[in-house]
Amino acid sequence: MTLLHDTAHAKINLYLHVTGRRPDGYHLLDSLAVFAGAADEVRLAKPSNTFSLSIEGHFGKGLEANDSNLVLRAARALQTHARQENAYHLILEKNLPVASGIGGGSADAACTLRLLGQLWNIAEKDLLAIAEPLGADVPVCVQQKTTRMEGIGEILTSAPAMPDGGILLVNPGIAVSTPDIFRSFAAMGGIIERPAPVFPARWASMNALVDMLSHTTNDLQAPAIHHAPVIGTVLDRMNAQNDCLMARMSGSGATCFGLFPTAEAARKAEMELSKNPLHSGWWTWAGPFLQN
Ligand SMILES: C[C@](O)(CO)[C@H](O)COP(=O)(O)OP(=O)(O)OC[C@H]1O[C@@H](n2ccc(N)nc2=O)[C@H](O)[C@@H]1O
Ligand SMILES: Nc1ncnc2c1ncn2[C@@H]1O[C@H](COP(=O)(O)OP(=O)(O)OP(=O)(O)O)[C@@H](O)[C@H]1O
Repeated sequence: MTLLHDTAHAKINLYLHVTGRRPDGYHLLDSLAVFAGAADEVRLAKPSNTFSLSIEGHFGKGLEANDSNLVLRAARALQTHARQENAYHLILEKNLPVASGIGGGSADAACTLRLLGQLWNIAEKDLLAIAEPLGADVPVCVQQKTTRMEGIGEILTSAPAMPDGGILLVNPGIAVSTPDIFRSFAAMGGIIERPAPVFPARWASMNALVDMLSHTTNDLQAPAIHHAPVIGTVLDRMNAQNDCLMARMSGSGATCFGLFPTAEAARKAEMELSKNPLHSGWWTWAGPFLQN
């Protein structure tokens, strides 16, 4: 039995500039976040006395269905806010790799907020306020649209929709800790002063988007490669694929993305890459962007 369900799409940081640091240690960011078709799913299964969770899916094995799970944390936070006595059994289908820079846990939490928000008639601005303390990536995942993220991730401005094209995601099968990467970022030189990227009203083509991105970086990429050199190998392999317009790491890693002129070209590159037996433990996904 499923009462309601929704998809929690992978968030990809096309660029990520660290622009400052708050007194509490959190870093200020400027990032263009987009969403891909790859997704987890959250299902509201049936009414229950208290919120409970079961986890299915390929990447569910390494994840505990206990109080630390962001799905339960989100559900309970919204239940308190909405002063609701009703609770549900939730099912998480975990298809996205865990601790991989594509916001999986954040997307699951945001998806849970959307589902319960729909049921309890909660406005999006309230969902965003509840999302913020759950994690820096949770607010952007509530809206699940192409967005410029600033502050520590809570200042959201809509960005032009993605042009037609394709994206390939590759994770080399290693989990990366976000706080560790931010710490290494500081140790490896820290903040670079530079002008903020300016977005056009729309990107005429994937090449126009790639041209803008060529003037940006993911500041966490070098620290992440320092922790896990295989990320450098993933980027090399991605760059070697036909039609790959650019390759870069997302978030704090280790997932990397490649941009392609079409979803078909991204799928072809995925097939090529997967032929190599050395890549057998790598997770891949290819297809279109999630459009606004
Ligand atoms: C790197 C990004 O994925 C970019 O979208 C996000 O900023 C990370 O978002 P997240 O995983 O939801 O992060 P949180 O769970 O809030 O924070 C994990 C840890 O990462 C560090 N952190 C996170 C976000 C941020 N803006 N500055 C930070 O310094 C902090 O040490 C924090 O304790
Ligand atoms: N539903 C969930 N899915 C994934 N991780 C979860 C979940 N709930 C709690 N966690 C914990 O959150 C941590 C971060 O996992 P997540 O997959 O969100 O990382 P990430 O992809 O690097 O996210 P981001 O890009 O937001 O930094 C993991 O160490 C995991 O134990």
